[in-house]
Amino acid sequence: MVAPASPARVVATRVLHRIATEGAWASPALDAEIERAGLDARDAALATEIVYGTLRTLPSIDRALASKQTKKGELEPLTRATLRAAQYQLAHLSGAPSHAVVSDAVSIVRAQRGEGLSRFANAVLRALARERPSSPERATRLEVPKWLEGEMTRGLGAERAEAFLRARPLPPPIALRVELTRTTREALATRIREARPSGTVREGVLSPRALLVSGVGDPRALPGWDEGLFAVQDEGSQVVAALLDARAGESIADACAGRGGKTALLVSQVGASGSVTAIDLHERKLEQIDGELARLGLPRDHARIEARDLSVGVGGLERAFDRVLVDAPCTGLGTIHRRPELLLRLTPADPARMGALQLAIARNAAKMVKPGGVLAFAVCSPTRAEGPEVAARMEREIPGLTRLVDHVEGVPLAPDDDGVWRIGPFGIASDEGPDAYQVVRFGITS
Ligand SMILES: C[S@@+](CC[C@H](N)C(=O)[O-])C[C@H]1O[C@@H](n2cnc3c(N)ncnc32)[C@H](O)[C@@H]1O
Repeated sequence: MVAPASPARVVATRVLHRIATEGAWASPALDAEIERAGLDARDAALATEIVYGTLRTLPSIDRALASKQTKKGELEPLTRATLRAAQYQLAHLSGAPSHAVVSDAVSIVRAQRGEGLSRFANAVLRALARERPSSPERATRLEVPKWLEGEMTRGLGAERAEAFLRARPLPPPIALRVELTRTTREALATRIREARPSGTVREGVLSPRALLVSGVGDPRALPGWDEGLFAVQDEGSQVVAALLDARAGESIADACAGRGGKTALLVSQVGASGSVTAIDLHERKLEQIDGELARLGLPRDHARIEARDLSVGVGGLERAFDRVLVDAPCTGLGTIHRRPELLLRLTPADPARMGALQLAIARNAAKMVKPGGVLAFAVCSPTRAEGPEVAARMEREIPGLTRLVDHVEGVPLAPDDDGVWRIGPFGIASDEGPDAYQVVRFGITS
């Protein structure tokens, strides 16, 4: 009688398989599979570690697997997911005994794909277990394919690229955006510390609205959530919205607003005398904005939504806004620590492909800005093809557009000499830090 595989390993393997074959996203797939299997907190943490750890170190895992495969060619997907998860544990998790890792992997493959593939998995993993380091260590760096390593260095320079790729803790802290019209950061921090004495609560250094919380459980169960005193938003994303520098009473367009991650902050900044129009290709996303504004107790009368394809045109909205934020669709490469599954999907052609779409959208968005107004172009990616190269073409090809290299009240950062604000874990002592973004601010003269 063979003992069943550990439920954490079964869940991790299933999630890695779904990511590779169904295009599933790691975070919701893990939540769903952990619940389906009824894992306790310890097993849930192990499954999460295996999934993210495997995705964050995939190039060396696949090299190791390839070195032990005598038959070349594509591996059967479930077998490949199982082998990847097992090799991650052998290479990086000191608490996992080799015999348990190997026998669990073999029994997962046998149960789901039969005897033949389980024998193959056994041979590969035994060979890898023999070469296992005596004290496996957690990875210190996110591993990315060669082309991407080149893109990162070209976009950020060697030092910042290294800072960006440095390993981050799992789970990462959750960033809260405090609604400063209703409370202070200090007051909310005190309430959360009192309610969750074993957690940690820190102030973000890049956004004056950010609190970074760890070990506090579901943020929606924290004090202040039901009262609408905060939202969940990455600290870098808070800085992006702040860089539009919206003022009380202004009319703003949040172009590419999605579910309104930045809309609420803009509504809060312009107040009841201003207005915000959230625009996106997908009405379904925009429909979520009103509920979030209501939860945060923000004025909703002057917040509108508008579904349209901004790469096609802005008919009827010409010169309608004091400021326009273009939070453009992009590769999302700045979020790869939180979403390492992107590394399985992106190709070397993607940054330039997304850059072309961004330029089409930005060209039209510029038409919506009143003379004397401001356009902020933002992407959550550090590549040149999506940031500075799009900005350079915007400046060359859109009449009346001038790059602003200025200071923005309340943002303790500065743009680089090329006018690009590069936001990320740069110059931050801790190993945490936000995702990576690029923002370019333009003034419109005509
Ligand atoms: C980076 S996301 C926006 C995130 C959002 N601003 C937030 O803070 O949560 C980019 C958005 O652009 C939208 N989008 C993509 N192509 C578009 C187009 N041609 N016209 C308008 N919106 C588009 C996508 O639906 C997506 O919501």
